[in-house]
Amino acid sequence: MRRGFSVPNENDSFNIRVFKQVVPYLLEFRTRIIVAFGCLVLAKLASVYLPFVLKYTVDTLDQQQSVVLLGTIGLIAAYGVLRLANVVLSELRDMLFGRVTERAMRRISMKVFSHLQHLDLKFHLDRKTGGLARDIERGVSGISFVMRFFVFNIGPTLIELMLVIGILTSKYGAKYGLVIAASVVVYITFTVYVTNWRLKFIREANMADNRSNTRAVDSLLNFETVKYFNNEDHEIKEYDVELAAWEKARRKNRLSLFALNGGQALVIATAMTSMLLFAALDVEAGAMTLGDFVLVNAFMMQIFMPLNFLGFVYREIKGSLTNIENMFDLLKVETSVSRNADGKRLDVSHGAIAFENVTFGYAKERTILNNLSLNIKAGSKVAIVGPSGSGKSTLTKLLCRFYDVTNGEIKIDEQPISQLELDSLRKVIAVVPQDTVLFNASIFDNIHYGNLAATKEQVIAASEAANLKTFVESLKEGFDTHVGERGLKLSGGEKQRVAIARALLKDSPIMIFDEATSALDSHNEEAIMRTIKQVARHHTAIMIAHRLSTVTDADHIFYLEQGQLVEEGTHQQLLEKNGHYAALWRSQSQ
Ligand SMILES: Nc1ncnc2c1ncn2[C@@H]1O[C@H](COP(=O)(O)OP(=O)(O)OP(=O)(O)O)[C@@H](O)[C@H]1O
Repeated sequence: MRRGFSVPNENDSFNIRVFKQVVPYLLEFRTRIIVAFGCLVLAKLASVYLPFVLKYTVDTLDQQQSVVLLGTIGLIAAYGVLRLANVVLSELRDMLFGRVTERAMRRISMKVFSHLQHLDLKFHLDRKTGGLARDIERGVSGISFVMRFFVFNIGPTLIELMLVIGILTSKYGAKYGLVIAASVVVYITFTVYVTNWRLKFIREANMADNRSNTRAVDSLLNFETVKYFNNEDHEIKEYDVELAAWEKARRKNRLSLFALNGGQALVIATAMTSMLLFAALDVEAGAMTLGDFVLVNAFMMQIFMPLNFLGFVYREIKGSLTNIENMFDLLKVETSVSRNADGKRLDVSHGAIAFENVTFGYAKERTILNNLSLNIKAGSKVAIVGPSGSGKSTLTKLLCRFYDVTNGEIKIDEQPISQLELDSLRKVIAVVPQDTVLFNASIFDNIHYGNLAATKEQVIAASEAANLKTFVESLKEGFDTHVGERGLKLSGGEKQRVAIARALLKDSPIMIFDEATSALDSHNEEAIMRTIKQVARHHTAIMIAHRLSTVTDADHIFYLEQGQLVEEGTHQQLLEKNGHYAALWRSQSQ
């Protein structure tokens, strides 16, 4: 898969704020930075001195006297040594500074990643994970690029430029300095202007690239659907439409690059020709030696070569600064659910849960739970039932404080959860979610994730309780079998049992099973229900279910409709009431 290149926005600008944010991360290795700059200065001195050695060599050769031959050899040797020193010092500088950049990249990645880990569910649901990962990746490589090119390319090139203009002006007259200064100004203005003009072509190509990528990924992810409907040819055709757009955009992009490179070459060629013409005239007039002519030529090569990269560097640095800023913007996102780091830690003695007049909506304009109150006794096994979309899973999310309620209060053992330290709250609740998603790791690791301190024996025990034993034994690699991306190599029921084992291993005082047996066959379901029954003896267990037959033995059943509690009682009491629950029971029994 091709990877898109970074494209700056229209309103990008060299942003000093970005530098300010990066600098603190660089200061860990102050000595390294100083030594790296030392190497940079020495390398530049060597490169500025090189044309002089060339000049003296040519001049001594020009004099053609035998006594000077030894001097010539010495000069040629000095030329070699200076070149070598220049390269070695530059490499040394890169090596020293590389460590500084890598450490800064690591620290920044860690900071952003840990910030993202602590952001609320809403943020993660609203963002595309792929885009988020790209933001970090682009931001971090942006830092590396800016460090490399701004600190060691643009900055030193500008310094060298000043030095050369100064040397040429003082040695040979203002016209040399002026030609270089004027051509550099024209070159930079032209580059900046044309690069900005080109951005739209680059953006177009990049967007076409993203579209074709998205199309290909979407198609490959849905390979089963494609095959069920015999739509391979349709997919190929659609992909080609996107590729054709990409090809067209790249053509425009290439033509604009040709215009940029052509214009730059014209400026450089004009400057070099006029400089050499001035120098040739000065040699003829006796104001310059042949060596001076060579020196002027060597200086120009030295100055204009790095300028050749300027268009690329300018565009990339602009893009990098935007990417770095986007990444740092992630750090500014605040979670809407406070972690209450200094709050009281939840002390669960029994595990009684109370929803008191809870009102909640994911969005302001749509209320999901409406002034809902319900009490779950400590140590009881309760069921929450009701039509799809009535708000059953939402109760779980609110209990775990993935969201805060709009009104009302949720309490565990009389302690309002909104005031508790968040980690201590989530520690006492184990959830088997409605949709099981597994890590792309082994079955063992996926179960072990429930309690990272658990022993191997405990993991095996949990998997046995979740009726996974026979399945795992049938696999060649047993517990070490990898489950594939999002657990796709397991069947729905197997995935669900891994999730149950994981929650059992966590062994929290409050256990929530959200449609935990929906993907299981009746044999497995019976086994899991026996386990849940056992678990419920020592825990407060909440079962969310569609199939009422799985919850008939619950101590208490809550029937929800449109975010409101409409009935509650035991299975028998609710049947006698002959209301919503009884109607549902009858329809399911039929
Ligand atoms: N993250 C979300 N953002 C916006 N709306 C949501 C979100 N999650 C759920 N909803 C909406 O909230 C309502 C209640 O959802 P919830 O998952 O609690 O229902 P449920 O009773 O568990 O349904 P089911 O039995 O189908 O699982 C639904 O209408 C759903 O569309």
